[in-house]
Amino acid sequence: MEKWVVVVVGKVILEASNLKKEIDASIILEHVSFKIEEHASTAIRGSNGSGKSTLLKLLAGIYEPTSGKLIRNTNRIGYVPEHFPENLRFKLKEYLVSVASFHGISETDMETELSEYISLFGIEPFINTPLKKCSKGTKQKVGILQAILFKPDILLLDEPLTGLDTNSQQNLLAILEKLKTKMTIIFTTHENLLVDNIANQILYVKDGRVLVHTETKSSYRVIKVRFPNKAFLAELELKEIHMEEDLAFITVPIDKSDFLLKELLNRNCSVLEVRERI
Ligand SMILES: Nc1ncnc2c1ncn2[C@@H]1O[C@H](COP(=O)(O)OP(=O)(O)OP(=O)(O)O)[C@@H](O)[C@H]1O
Repeated sequence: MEKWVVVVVGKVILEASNLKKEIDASIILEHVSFKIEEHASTAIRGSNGSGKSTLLKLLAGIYEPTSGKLIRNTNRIGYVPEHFPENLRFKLKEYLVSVASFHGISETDMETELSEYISLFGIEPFINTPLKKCSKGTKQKVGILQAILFKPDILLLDEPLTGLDTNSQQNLLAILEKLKTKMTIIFTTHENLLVDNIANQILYVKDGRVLVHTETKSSYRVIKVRFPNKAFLAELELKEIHMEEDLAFITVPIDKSDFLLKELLNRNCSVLEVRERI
């Protein structure tokens, strides 16, 4: 009997082929190739100076590649820099209205939407505050807001959580979780919090190269455990378990894995490995 395997692949929204970027005759990035599918929220990770922000600026079109090809299957791209410009003389709402008008959106057209976003971002108390006097967290939210006002297909964020307190980080995280259903979000970060909650895949940048380009986040963990006797494994009513002599490989939903690990340890099992299921 013939067997068919149907592979559903999302629309590719960004494709980099052998990108190279030199600045002042130094090679910052080279041999960079990857594809990003629509709605695949992507974290760009790597140590300081590895080239993350440079890669983001290439994707944004702020930098041109020295060589290689970058295909953007949309021209609606919003970019949020790491630092909000310091010397803007506008008040908060005034600034957003002027950005909208720059994109050809009239104040009346965007009034409802802007009010909704202002409320979602929790920045009503500051709408008439000069931006210079706003906190870093508020400015960060304004930075994101100015980028999403014109409904981009791709939102690029450089270190969006840096410098924010825990509360503001949680607020921003909740906002990004909502936005990721509407657009493809690509961000550089050093924060696990953001990667764990938002990213579907990760680009690792090391020494100017993208090393591992995708890592699908799994909602299951595989626990490899050595057990002293089989009886209690039956008690735990595990659905996905594979045994090899005195070893068991147990697959559990991530939200149940901590509870299971505790149970296994209480029963004197040796936990040898815990990994995400690919
Ligand atoms: N405009 C520039 N002129 C000269 N060198 C630059 C420029 N922009 C970036 N670089 C160099 O390129 C390298 C990568 O910088 P980039 O800012 O992309 O790193 P990063 O991974 O974002 O770092 P961090 O985590 O510290 O923000 C660094 O060595 C940096 O000094």
